[in-house]
Amino acid sequence: MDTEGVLSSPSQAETAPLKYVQQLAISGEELPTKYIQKDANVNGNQVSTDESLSVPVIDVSRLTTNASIEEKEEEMEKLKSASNSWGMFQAIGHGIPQTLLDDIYNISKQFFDLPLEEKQRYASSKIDGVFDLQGFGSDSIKENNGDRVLDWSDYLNLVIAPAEERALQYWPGDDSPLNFRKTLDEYSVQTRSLYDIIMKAMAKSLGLEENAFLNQLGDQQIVYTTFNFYPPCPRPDLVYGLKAHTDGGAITILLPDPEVRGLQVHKDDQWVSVPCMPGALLVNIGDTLQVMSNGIFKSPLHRAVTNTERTRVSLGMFYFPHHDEEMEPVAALIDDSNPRKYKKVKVKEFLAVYYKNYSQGKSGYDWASV
Ligand SMILES: O=C(O)CCC(=O)C(=O)O
Ligand SMILES: [Fe+2]
Repeated sequence: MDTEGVLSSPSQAETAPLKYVQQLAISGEELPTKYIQKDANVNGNQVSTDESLSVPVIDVSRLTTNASIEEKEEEMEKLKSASNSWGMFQAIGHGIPQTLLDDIYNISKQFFDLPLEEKQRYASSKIDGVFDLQGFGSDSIKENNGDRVLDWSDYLNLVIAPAEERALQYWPGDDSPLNFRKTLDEYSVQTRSLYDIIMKAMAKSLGLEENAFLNQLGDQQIVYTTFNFYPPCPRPDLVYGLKAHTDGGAITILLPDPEVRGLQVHKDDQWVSVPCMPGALLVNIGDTLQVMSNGIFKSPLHRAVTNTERTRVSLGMFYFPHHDEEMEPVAALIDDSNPRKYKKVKVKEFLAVYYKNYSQGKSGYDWASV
């Protein structure tokens, strides 16, 4: 791909002051080389054009006690198949009111619309431990980003649970954006219930006791949220919003932008674009659940691409076992014909490897294979 004319020279890029992506997008200045993918062709022919290849849709209302036995069994079978083949599905019938989805989406947008000086009050700074990613930030602002190709996005990362782990200095108050904390609290309570329903149904779909995964995840699970902000980008063909990665937790519940596409998932050696489905929540399996399910459920590579016209916002809720726990395949899934695929690992060690690999688009679970 011809990149002439859009690249600033390396010397310029090296001396340029660090900037949030939003600033770069607004200034209209030359695209710094640090954002350019070596394997360009981001939106090119690797992306499937097969319209029948579409992320499965699961109706969560059919998994709950109100549904008939037949409905439940049918939906659970779909859930198992989606989790095994795609590692991702659109959840409808989830019971979270549309008004709450609208509110949390709007406060996400409002946060990124605040003047930079205000957002910088929550700028991430280095904290020791596994939670060193809290606060408002951007790839380019991080220290020691080395040779890594940078993502075209700014973010706000917050630990939500356990409550004592919240670093409130990174939380915007309730005055700006209006009701920020109140809305995030309400949304995290409702998504937590949805998480429980899905984790139980997933265990049951494999013939396990419904708490088989939740018990192993422990009662001190970490809930972590990321607000992603992807401004328009001058060269979507060369720049990713978020480079290919797998998520690390059990599952991720993502509220994708209801109007602007951008998420792609890797399936059968191709990238498949995930359509906007207003009102649905996207559920993505992470490395932890791939390990716990002994590889039956897949943690798929996925990425966010950019576009020249419209800003895109998404919000992910990630559920991790506490870093003092250990993780391994659920014992009932292992027998002579289904040998153990992953060894037992300390979550703390797993996370250290996961974050190191994340930036390179590698998945974290490979190292834990038996
Ligand atoms: O913005 C998206 O659609 C994807 C976000 C994502 O994959 C993540 O935050 O881990
Ligand atoms: Fe992700």
